[in-house]
Amino acid sequence: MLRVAVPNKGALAESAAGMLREAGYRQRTDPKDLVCRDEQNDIEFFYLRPKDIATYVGSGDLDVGITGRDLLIDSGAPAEEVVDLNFGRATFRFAARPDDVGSVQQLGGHRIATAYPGLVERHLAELGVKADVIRLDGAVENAIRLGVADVVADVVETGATLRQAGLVVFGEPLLRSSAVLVRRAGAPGGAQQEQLQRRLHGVLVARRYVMLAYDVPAGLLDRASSLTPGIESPTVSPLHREGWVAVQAMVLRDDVHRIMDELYELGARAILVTNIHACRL
Ligand SMILES: Nc1ncnc2c1ncn2[C@@H]1O[C@H](COP(=O)(O)OP(=O)(O)OP(=O)(O)O)[C@@H](O)[C@H]1O
Ligand SMILES: O=P(O)(O)OC[C@H]1O[C@H](OP(=O)(O)OP(=O)(O)O)[C@H](O)[C@@H]1O
Ligand SMILES: [Mg+2]
Repeated sequence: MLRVAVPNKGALAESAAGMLREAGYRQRTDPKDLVCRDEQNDIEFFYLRPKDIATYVGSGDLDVGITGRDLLIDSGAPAEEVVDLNFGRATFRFAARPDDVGSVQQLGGHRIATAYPGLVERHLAELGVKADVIRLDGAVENAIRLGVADVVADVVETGATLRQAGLVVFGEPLLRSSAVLVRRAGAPGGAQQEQLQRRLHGVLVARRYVMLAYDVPAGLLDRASSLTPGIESPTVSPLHREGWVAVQAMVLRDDVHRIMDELYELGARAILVTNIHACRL
């Protein structure tokens, strides 16, 4: 039975469970449950603090887990990223008062408050900067107001928390993070793990692509196909109406309206878009 770690609460929990559900797995219905067995798929989910997930996976006690890239790096656990799950996107940044530290070159000798000391210390070592890292559990933006630190290093999603605290980011992001599937570094995958990865890829593709169908005069097929090449090649079927064909192809959701406009201008008609619920490519 494959043993999978899933965030039990926080920024990643709901999306992680939603993605697993979309991939056809049973998920807990009570948010207090800490384990959920899916006998049919021979898989067991353990709900854990996202900060601890890389530790459980790195030690080999659990096979794979969903956590944040920033949390994985912060943990220092021997675990590696296998799939970018494309949710929980955030940057990890330094911030300070606008009239204080304004570049990473000025960080030396300052106090940096963070809930991700492993990540920050590793980054400072790479920069060759010596600073004092102060480990806090959360609400780190307050550390400056309270005189505990001069700089914070934290997750920034919308930037609203920093703005409210009167802080501004400086320097390049230490990291661009998103939710990732992790496994023990170098561990062989195995058939069950590959199946999980294939299913998650299926969800990612189903979210990113839509199915486009349209009718077009046969003489315009080559030009229409170049607008909708699909993954391998578009499906073309004869229409009862002579001289016309029906075409089907997957297109990127973000491009679909531009492509529909261009197809219409070319002469295609009955252009329909449908969602893809699941797929294996
Ligand atoms: N707005 C956000 N706030 C915090 N973490 C976020 C946000 N958006 C994405 N993330 C990602 O979620 C992960 C942190 O999740 P976690 O559950 O530990 O934080 P949290 O939601 O702040 O929970 P808690 O405050 O209870 O510790 C990190 O990988 C982080 O990059
Ligand atoms: O850029 P934003 O959209 O404002 O989001 C980022 C903020 O959200 C998180 O804090 P959270 O509310 O989880 O509190 P915490 O600091 O106690 O974890 C994170 O630690 C940042 O402070
Ligand atoms: Mg938090």
